Amino acid sequence: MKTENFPKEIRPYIIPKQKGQMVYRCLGCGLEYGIEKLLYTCPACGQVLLIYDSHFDRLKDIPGTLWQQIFDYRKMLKIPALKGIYLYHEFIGPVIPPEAVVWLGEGHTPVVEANAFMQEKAGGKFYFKNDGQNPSASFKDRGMASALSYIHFLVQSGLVSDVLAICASTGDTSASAALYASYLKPHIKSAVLLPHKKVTPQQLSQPLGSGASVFEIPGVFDDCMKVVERLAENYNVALLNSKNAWRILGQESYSYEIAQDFEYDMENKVIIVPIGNAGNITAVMSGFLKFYETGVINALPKIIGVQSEHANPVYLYYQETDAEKRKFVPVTVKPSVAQAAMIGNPVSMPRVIHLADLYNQKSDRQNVFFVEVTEQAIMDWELLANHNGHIACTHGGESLAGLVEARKQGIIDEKDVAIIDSTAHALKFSGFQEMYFENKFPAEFEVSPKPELVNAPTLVRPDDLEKVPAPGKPLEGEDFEQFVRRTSEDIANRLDLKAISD
Ligand SMILES: N[C@@H](CCOP(=O)(O)O)C(=O)O
Repeated sequence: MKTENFPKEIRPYIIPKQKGQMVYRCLGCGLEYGIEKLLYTCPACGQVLLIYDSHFDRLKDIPGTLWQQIFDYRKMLKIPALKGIYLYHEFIGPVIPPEAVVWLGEGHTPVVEANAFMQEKAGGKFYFKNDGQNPSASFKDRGMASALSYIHFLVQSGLVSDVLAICASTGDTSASAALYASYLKPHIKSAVLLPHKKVTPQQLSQPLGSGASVFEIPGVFDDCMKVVERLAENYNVALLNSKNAWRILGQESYSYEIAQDFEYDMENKVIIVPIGNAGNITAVMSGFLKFYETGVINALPKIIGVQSEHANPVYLYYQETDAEKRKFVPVTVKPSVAQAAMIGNPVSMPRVIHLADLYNQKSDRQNVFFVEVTEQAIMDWELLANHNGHIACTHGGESLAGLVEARKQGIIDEKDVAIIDSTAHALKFSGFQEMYFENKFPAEFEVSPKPELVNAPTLVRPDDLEKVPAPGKPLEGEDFEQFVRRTSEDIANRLDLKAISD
């Protein structure tokens, strides 16, 4: 829709203006720093940062109901910069001018209601938000769109040139970083560090295909992350992991979209997210808090973070009920089908602690919970979901297993409606499905297949057929006719089909 056709009261707001004053704020000592250059940790105390708009309160001058209309009308615009996460420009990056925004199709992923069978199995109404339907097939694109739009802005402003963007990854971040960086060639190049053989072949193919420099190193993600942090401290590179607070801002869009998808009614809603490096749950809490403070939503939804037993440092931290006695201890991870979350020392842990406290305070009750699930449950729930019309990845399976666990523990009420995060596309992790179907999981995964979920292709080649087609060698005439007839009879037999009688 053209701007002149919007209602009069919306027109002044429909195209966002470059406004606000964004600063990095240290979660440790509270010092603030300007955003003219990239910072990842506080130069004074070394703690992680978050980015705040010092003029955020100006957003409260607009009533929440008007914000709702602004966002809903904005969805009708055909301006690329506002088609993705920057639909919520004022809440994500108000200082970024629309001409710096990089939009590759990310955001506004579908929210799909589970069918009746799945809802009965999982004990109530729930939806998947399919973040695997982002351009690089994971939620990381939300954060990358924000981080790369900011770097693009610095390039356009002449503050930086020839950026080398770098990240450590379990597969999704690297795919996304390489994709967005390649769009901004030649100003930005990318290099990604992956734990050798701990990334699926599909994920490995993504940064390779985008032309990034790909380095595989021994160990697990946590080892790669340390190397990347060292590189960022000592060389002129742009770190693209969620330690970079611009990533968090972009990932807040997940919360904004859920609010909009449910017409801003967040009463009795539960958001379930898997936790790896903990940037995602940080962003989800932060996003809902901002919408709540400005009256865009009427309540703060319950948030449940899920971890596998094989990579559970956040869950273990919150097992101590006395907040004073809690002490974060990194864990040594074990092989996990939720491989993207196989992280023992999440960089955003201080942000989670800070925001979970704030979230509970603003909710006037405990409203952030953490559960852990088995590897077996992750696989079983992922496959059951996908047998019922979904495209959940193993992390989507982890979220669903978390929903069931949370219901069992009474964290979720009967009237609650859950929205669960399927962070990536199922196809990225099809190797785990194959291992399940072929019963080939090494013992340390602790997964054995349930016969009712196993599937395998059947080769149909009737014994009595003398000739069959082959690539480049088609059959013709009677041979072809016989091939089609016998093969279809064989399939009809196997499927127990009854012939149509006329
Ligand atoms: N799961 C991640 C690990 C890195 O997370 P990030 O959000 O800090 O970049 C991945 O896909 O690499």
